[in-house]
Amino acid sequence: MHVLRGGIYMNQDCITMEHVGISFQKKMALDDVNIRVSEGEIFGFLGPSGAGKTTTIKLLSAQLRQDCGQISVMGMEPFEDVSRLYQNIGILSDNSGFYEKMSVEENLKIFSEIYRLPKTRIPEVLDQLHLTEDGKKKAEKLSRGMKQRLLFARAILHKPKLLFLDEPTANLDPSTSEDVHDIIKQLNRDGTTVFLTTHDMEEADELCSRVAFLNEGVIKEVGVPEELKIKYAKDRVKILYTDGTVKEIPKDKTAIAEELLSADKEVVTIHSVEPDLKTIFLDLTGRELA
Ligand SMILES: Nc1ncnc2c1ncn2[C@@H]1O[C@H](COP(=O)(O)OP(=O)(O)OP(=O)(O)O)[C@@H](O)[C@H]1O
Repeated sequence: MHVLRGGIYMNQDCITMEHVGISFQKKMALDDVNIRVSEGEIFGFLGPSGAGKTTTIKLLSAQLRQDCGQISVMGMEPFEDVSRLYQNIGILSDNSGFYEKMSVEENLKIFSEIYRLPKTRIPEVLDQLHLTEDGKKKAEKLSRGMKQRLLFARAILHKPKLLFLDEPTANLDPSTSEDVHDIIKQLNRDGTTVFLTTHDMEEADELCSRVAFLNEGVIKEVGVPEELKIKYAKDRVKILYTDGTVKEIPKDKTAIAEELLSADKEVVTIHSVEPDLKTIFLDLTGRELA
């Protein structure tokens, strides 16, 4: 189902947060948070340590109650029907553990029984996450990347429509992170909406249809990565010459004409200078992300 918003057809809202706030010991952890996540998106929730990312996931998944504001997840308040909510969401976070002494299959079997899933589901998920050959291995014997895949397997076992991923590549090496990115993309192609927290801006740029910047509990900006880069583009252009030299000059007709006339070499490209998400975040908050 689609609705028209701002001239663009968008899928229905999967998550909405309106004026949401929560504080711990009188300190605001989230302050007037407003976001909408559409069905089928990979939505990136970006912020440095302590920004309020995990708190947001806890609010959206009925692990915490907000002090003020409204939250809707797939058309209902999280605490309205917690068992229905848990049939529809999957969570992968720091503290999602598994039984170290049990095999991969045994770990999944426990959750499969809780959700009353057909026996065919475990081999299906093992195959999806390239874990079939490791099914009999004890969890404690798995590499870090395999453990992460087991956590994914557990989180998606019951085919949730919405998946919360709390820093899914934190502490993983680049090649394992790439595997995780591929898994996320595949799940999303198969129809899963993904709410992803990260402080890795490149990860967000690669994966997310939209991102929100969160700093000290406050949303500073929300948008499509490419549009944000254009919005915050600096008033400068970069000229690449055939000899490989690059020159950055003001985005001004006269300046560009003078540069090209005086250069005495061929131009390959002229591009406006677009900041990356990391630079935009720094400009908006004065804070580095990593
Ligand atoms: N149960 C709690 N009791 C007291 N303070 C808390 C509690 N949970 C979170 N906080 C505080 O709320 C703020 C946001 O924490 P949160 O864990 O949501 O941040 P985060 O963005 O997920 O950080 P990180 O990337 O380090 O996990 C922090 O200042 C944190 O200390």
